[in-house]
Amino acid sequence: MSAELTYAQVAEHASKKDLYLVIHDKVYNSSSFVDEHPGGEEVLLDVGGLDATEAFEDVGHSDEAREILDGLLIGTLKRQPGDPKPKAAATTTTSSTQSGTGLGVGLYAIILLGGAAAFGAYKYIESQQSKA
Ligand code: HEM
Repeated sequence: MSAELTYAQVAEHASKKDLYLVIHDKVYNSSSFVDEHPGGEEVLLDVGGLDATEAFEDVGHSDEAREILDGLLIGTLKRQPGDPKPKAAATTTTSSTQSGTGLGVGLYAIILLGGAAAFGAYKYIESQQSKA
């Protein structure tokens, strides 16, 4: 049960009925688990035949999930130069876009406040001068 597979061999198993995943350089046959996955079949099919390490770790799976994983183990990945890097979960990109927008709004607020303060100072100086 400890076959060595290349990334190219793993990539051939990317359909629902024949689904291999790579997590931490180990190869898992997830076909039997697709329908039972609490996170849905779609996310598993997305990373079918690919390195799903990042996607799996980003979710923060429980020890129970890791035990299930042990039962699906079929071999280790024979990593070769030029093999693709882990595929990140889709949620990572969404959250980074959101924080980018947050900074943009903050920047506008600073510019507006700065403008208002400068205008206030100008009016104050003007009123002081007219008194004199
Ligand atoms: C064969 C590999 C996998 C196994 C055995 C597995 C197993 C599990 C288990 C047991 C849960 C329930 C919560 C927990 O115990 O942590 C879960 C939840 C979840 N999994 Fe996976 N998972 C796998 C791969 C993935 C991948 C690649 C993704 C990609 C993003 C993913 C996304 C999720 C999500 C989003 C949940 C949360 C569902 C919810 O709470 O509504 N899983 N998974």
